Amino acid sequence: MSLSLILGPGALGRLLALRLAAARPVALIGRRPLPGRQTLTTPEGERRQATLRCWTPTSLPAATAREATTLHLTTKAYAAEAALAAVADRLRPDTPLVLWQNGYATQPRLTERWPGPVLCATTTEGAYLDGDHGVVHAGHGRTLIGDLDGRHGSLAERLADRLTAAGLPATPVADIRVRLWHKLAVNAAINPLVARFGIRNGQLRDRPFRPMVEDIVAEVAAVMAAEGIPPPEDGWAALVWSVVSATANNRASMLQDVRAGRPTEHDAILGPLIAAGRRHGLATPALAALYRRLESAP
Ligand SMILES: NC(=O)C1=CN([C@@H]2O[C@H](COP(=O)(O)OP(=O)(O)OC[C@H]3O[C@@H](n4cnc5c(N)ncnc54)[C@H](OP(=O)(O)O)[C@@H]3O)[C@@H](O)[C@H]2O)C=CC1
Ligand SMILES: CC(C)(CO)C(=O)C(=O)O
Repeated sequence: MSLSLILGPGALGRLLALRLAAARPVALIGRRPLPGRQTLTTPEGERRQATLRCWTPTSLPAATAREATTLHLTTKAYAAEAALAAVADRLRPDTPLVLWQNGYATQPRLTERWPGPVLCATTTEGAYLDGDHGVVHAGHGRTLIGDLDGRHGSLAERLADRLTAAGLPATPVADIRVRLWHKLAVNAAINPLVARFGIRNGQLRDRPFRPMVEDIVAEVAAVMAAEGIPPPEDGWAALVWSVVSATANNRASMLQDVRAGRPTEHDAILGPLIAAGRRHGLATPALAALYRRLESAP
């Protein structure tokens, strides 16, 4: 029987664990011990309980790690590589990884370094933690899954089928790099500004924020064109404003991180755009100013 390891038992990790556990063995690996009895609250308000095996990187038995047929890496982007390094010595080198981070930092680096298959997933599912004992699946979304090398299409198909059967509709895609950059563009235009000004997403439509979004979208569009990322059908501005409207009442994840005094994922979201701008000789002053501000945030 296959075993899925979930490394990073936060909101997304526990959502995956509790959904997948209905059909297959799943174990959670976190920095601190967690209660095995976990509750999933579904978007429809149903409460489902499951007992999961929970390990820390030091307590994870080598035999369990070797049994793993998939490792889902569900930490924040800035923690992903260190988290994997803490268990990598016990995994089989051909264990498939699924990377769930926002941005585009972990994905190219681990694709290059990890000897086994590396899949990347991007999702619009929404989840938040309910203390140490559970997770709330706040809203249904969709997941896209694929690999940057284009060599693991059938594995992406199998994983997408498994996620879909577990109640997390997923589609295998051949252009996950483009999909990740599209999500990154949206996150770059929304998250740093709402985090800086402490506003809900919808307030970006109003002054004084609207021109700030427009400046960022212009920089993002230039970088994407230079990087060869095809624009969305109706253009970058339309994509960003449609997400702003669809999530108008949201307090974006970066705003929540800033308010909770946690590190933000700015490096994984703004960093690749600024680096690509530099490579192509494009100035990105609005993106760089937001990056500097988040970098120096307490
Ligand atoms: N939540 C959501 O709805 C969505 C999240 N995402 C993306 O998914 C990723 C995860 O987000 P989310 O689940 O919300 O984040 P959380 O902060 O809720 O979860 C991250 C988890 O990783 C754990 N962790 C950190 N370092 C390590 C380590 N070295 N070893 C093991 N575990 C570790 C944290 O533990 P500790 O509690 O000890 O800090 C925490 O449990 C992010 O990139 C996010 O952008 C994307 C779409 C939706
Ligand atoms: C799309 C957006 C900005 C929705 O809030 C998001 O992905 C986030 O909060 O990180």
